[in-house]
Amino acid sequence: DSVFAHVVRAPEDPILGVTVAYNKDSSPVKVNLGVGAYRTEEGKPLVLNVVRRAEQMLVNDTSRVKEYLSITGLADFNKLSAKLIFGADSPAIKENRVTTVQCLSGTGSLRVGAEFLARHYHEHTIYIPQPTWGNHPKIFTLAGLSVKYYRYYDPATRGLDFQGLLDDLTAAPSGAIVLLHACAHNPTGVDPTIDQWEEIRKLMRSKGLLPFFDSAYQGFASGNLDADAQSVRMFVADGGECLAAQSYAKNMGLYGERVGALSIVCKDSNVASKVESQLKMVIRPMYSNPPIHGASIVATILKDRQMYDEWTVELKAMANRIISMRQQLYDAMQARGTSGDWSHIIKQIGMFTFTGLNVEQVSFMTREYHVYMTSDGRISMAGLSSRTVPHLADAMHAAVT
Ligand SMILES: Cc1[nH+]cc(COP(=O)(O)O)c(/C=N/[C@@H](CC(=O)O)C(=O)O)c1O
Repeated sequence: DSVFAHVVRAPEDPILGVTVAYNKDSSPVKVNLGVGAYRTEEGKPLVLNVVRRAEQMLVNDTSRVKEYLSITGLADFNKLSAKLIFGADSPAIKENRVTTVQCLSGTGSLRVGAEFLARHYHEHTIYIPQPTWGNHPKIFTLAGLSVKYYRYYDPATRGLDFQGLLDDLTAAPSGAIVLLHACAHNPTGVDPTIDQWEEIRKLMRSKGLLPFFDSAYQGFASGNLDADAQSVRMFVADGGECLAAQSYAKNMGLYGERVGALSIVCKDSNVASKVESQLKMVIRPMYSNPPIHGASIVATILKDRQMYDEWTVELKAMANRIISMRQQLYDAMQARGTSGDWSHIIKQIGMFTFTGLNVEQVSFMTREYHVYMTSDGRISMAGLSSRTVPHLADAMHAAVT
């Protein structure tokens, strides 16, 4: 028999597996609120107009070839990505202290950064928020780091457990790595205020904790690209070092193109170039060099002022639709007089609402109402439309009544 006969069947992924279950359901009222992927009011995936235009320009440019990119990826994509997250006026960029490598979307950027740290950074402990994106602990563990948690979400207030966060980071060994969601924390939708970010920054710098930012929703939280990068820019402004993983999956709708970047901000340009040389040693045996198409779309848009502005308009429209879904769901819960305080639906930001529904209530909603969501009670607001809000509100009302 097969040499793989002993292989144990693995469970479906807690997030992507929800889509697998949704696709198998033949119910006409089913709704997928699992994976964080934007859907229009008609419930369809969205390709931004500016992306279509950029692709048309690429196709029409017959001088373009399909040669390998360098190990670090498309050079102008890397420069433009650094500018996008750190700001056009970033001192770190001006002083050439940033190295940026194109990676396979946010996940690939996190993994390459983690592999680099496991090989070249003295502290192998990484503190990640409790709760966090389900893939984080697996990425860091498989890269050879040891994962610990810092308190982040307070179920009682459905807000930030700020004191718990400070206490846990204070107790962390100096030099430990700390993963920070740049904005729109997944799954809670709860972010520190600017003042709280400043306190976190001071504490982390005083203990030499190494910030590793995960920026998967820049522009999605507030609709403003600069506002959503404030946390990252505060740290970079103090002259310290940090890592930042960027994804264009959500904010440019390039999910399947796998477009992202890892940046490492260093003390000086000589260190930055040595770091880049070692990042290449991580990437080459992993996937050799990144895909050309998605990065070309992003570079085409970011380097053209008019296309960049068009992108910000479409991005704001996506953010606004999600915010209107929050208001509609909140109003629907109020209209039903559903017991409990549902104001967190409109207070939380970004793509997700952390409802506070438990595993049993979630499976009830899936079984009886064909509502698909992750078992931690997270719902992707981007998967909702005015048409499906009443159905979801009915399901939530029934689940808690
Ligand atoms: C915080 C965070 N970081 C990184 C990623 C990875 O995105 P990438 O497609 O590799 O650029 C995601 C994706 N989150 C959604 C999709 C998924 O789970 O893959 C989600 O939470 O539904 C995140 O939510």
